[in-house]
Amino acid sequence: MSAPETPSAPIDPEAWLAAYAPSYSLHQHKEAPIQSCRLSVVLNPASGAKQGRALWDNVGAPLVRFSQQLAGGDWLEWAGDVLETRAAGDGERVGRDMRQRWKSESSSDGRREVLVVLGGDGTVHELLNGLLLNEEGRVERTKDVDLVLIPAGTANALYFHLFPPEAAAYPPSLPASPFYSLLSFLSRAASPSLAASPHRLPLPLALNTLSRPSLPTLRTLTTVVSSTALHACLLHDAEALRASHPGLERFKLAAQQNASTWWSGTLRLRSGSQGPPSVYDPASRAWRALGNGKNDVEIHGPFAYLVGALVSRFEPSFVVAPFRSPLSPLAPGTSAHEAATIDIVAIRPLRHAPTRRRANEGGEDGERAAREAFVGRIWGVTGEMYDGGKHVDEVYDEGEGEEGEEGRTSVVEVFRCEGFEWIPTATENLKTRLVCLDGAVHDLGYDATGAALPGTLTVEALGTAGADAGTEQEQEGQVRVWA
Ligand SMILES: Nc1ncnc2c1ncn2[C@@H]1O[C@H](COP(=O)(O)OP(=O)(O)OP(=O)(O)O)[C@@H](O)[C@H]1O
Repeated sequence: MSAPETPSAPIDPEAWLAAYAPSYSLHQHKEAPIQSCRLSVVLNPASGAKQGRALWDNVGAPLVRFSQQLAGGDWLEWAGDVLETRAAGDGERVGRDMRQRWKSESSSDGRREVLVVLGGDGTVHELLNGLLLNEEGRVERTKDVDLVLIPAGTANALYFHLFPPEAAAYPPSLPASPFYSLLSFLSRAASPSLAASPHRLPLPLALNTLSRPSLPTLRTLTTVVSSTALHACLLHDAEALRASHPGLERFKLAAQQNASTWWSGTLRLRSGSQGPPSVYDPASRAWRALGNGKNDVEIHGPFAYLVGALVSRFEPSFVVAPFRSPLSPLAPGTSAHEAATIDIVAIRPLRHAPTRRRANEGGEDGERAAREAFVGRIWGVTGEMYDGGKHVDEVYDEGEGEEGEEGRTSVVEVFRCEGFEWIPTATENLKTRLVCLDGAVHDLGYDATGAALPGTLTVEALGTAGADAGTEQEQEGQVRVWA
């Protein structure tokens, strides 16, 4: 997939819209605006290929000004200012400053806050943590906020989850492709009939709690992924390759360094308010309930792969959790009545009988040989993730799966639940303890004396109570994204 070239000079909005985005009309403002909006623009100048500034100055800002000019009124307040993040981690400060400002303002002005973000997933992650988590690490919702995303990062998982490149409506190589969220907002937000459209979606969010021996508990919000095992370790190693390999290839190199490792530990799936966790069954292509609905369900390692995903993909065409996609018939609902969920994608090598035999029978050498031999499977699954997410339907051949499950043992397990806990078997080896939260890698810690409780990661999908997309009875303080 090749990204479109960023214009080197400001566009003529009318000609550009006619040529590249004819299905988006910015002439909706003849109707009385439903609610005026105040735009804040946050830009990470260092993310991805450092195109954020050019994307905004040459396309985003001209489109916003054109929309303001067409409306002839003040539905969209933006004076031309852009908040740039100044250093690594600075997005959190920008979000925090915004939260403090909104808290101190009178809430009766009736404006909707709209936040345009030019950056990658890391920038969105930092901003939301500053915006929604208070000093005690508790979620504190101040005002409704609408996000408009302009992908200026490397992976841009959240953006491409909302605008899947394989969907006919969102061709990825058109000059308009980084602006689908902005165009959706500009063409619909001012019109009473269109603002209640399903294009303003509740943002998927999860609250992660890291309980670590000898360190304070850490709480972080995620919008993309909470992972451990291969994914967390490859993210850890990829960071060291950022300077030499600025593009996506650094993730592939880092994956090779970790593919033959297995991670021991227990995955505890929470039984939620709306029922037990479920597992995807490739035979029926449907979810099957796990457990009795009262107790949590424990899944024991070793794991070769273990991610909790809120979105369908981690790169434009790397579809790890296809049932999260808005295009999937198994997509989670966005209604306020449904509990928020997270999908877990796991590979447990010992479900494969030949691997199990080799690992159990040959001592240390046998286990090493089993791990080496299983690497081919990992690449097979990875290839299917890049091929639209076919891995979820892959089963082992007759005689190669779990006992009593002839021909039905899936290579990959997909669970859906309202929350989960990861309790690794921690050792002095750092990689046994790493977790990745939206790209940021954390150490769950290790107490060699064995006196402290082991480090754990607890992940809770956050609901959007009262946030039925587009209804009138919306609760204050919800985050939605224009799609
Ligand atoms: N002015 C700056 N100078 C250096 N780093 C910055 C600056 N502003 C923000 N950052 C950092 O840039 C990092 C990368 O941002 P981000 O994650 O959005 O982009 P990315 O990694 O290229 O894309 P993606 O997360 O979509 O793969 C973040 O860790 C952020 O803290």
